[in-house]
Amino acid sequence: MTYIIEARNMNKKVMLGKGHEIHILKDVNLEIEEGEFVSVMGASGSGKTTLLYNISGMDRLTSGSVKFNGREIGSLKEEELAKIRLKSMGFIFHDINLLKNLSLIDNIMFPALVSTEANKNSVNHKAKKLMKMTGIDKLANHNINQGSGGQLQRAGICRALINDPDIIFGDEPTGALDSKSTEEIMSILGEINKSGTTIMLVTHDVKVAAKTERILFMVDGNIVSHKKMRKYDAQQNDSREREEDLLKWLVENGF
Ligand SMILES: Nc1ncnc2c1ncn2[C@@H]1O[C@H](COP(=O)(O)OP(=O)(O)OP(=O)(O)O)[C@@H](O)[C@H]1O
Repeated sequence: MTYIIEARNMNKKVMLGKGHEIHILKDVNLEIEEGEFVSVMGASGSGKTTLLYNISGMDRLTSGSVKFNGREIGSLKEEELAKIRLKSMGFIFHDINLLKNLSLIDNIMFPALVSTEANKNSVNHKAKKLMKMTGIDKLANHNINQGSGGQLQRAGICRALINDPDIIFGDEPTGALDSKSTEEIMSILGEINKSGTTIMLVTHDVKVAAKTERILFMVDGNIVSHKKMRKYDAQQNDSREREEDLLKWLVENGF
């Protein structure tokens, strides 16, 4: 078994004013296998986003260890870490964060063009391919205020994929979308995962988590439980059963 993420005794504390410290992650251990599709659930304030930020090197732990592809990220200089985040990790957020003065395709190409000696033509070709795969190829030269939330999130996914990351991290990637767009985005993420990319999402949405294959449940800075499910396959038509099964498990866990 090969782990893309191996995290041990993760602790995150922050100081809030004089002498008032909050302990957000409490000795959290987590492994994620290469190719897994994992989601993180838990009540608001349980530490889901903090977990994602610390695993992806967007934030630094107070103590503990996170290995990404076998490399300890806590000991890396900021510059090296930024390079890993840019080349080997993709990020999708609920507020998408596209740049206003660039067209959709330029937004998608941006992480590839800043990363290296990349050839602009081949990046452009790849961006078009990704836009086709996510069904937004006709919007390439559109401004970002000309796209719907679902279309912009597809562009966000293309941008996350432009450097062929090993893992995609999503913080409520469907949080601002209606249920139809949520279904479509999850189906795209499912296909990306099937092609080998590991995915880790933070979500409050049972319909989203039910399409992943392992759900982590957080309470007060700890992962208290994991639920394994079969990899989702839209052909099986069993979304309803998966959601009910997950909901039952969440209720048993006090959600
Ligand atoms: N930089 C910070 N300074 C102070 N408190 C913080 C900081 N980051 C997180 N917290 C607190 O830590 C706790 C966990 O936050 P986090 O955002 O990780 O939770 P969450 O489970 O993702 O919540 P939500 O579902 O509401 O997004 C919360 O009580 C939050 O207020």
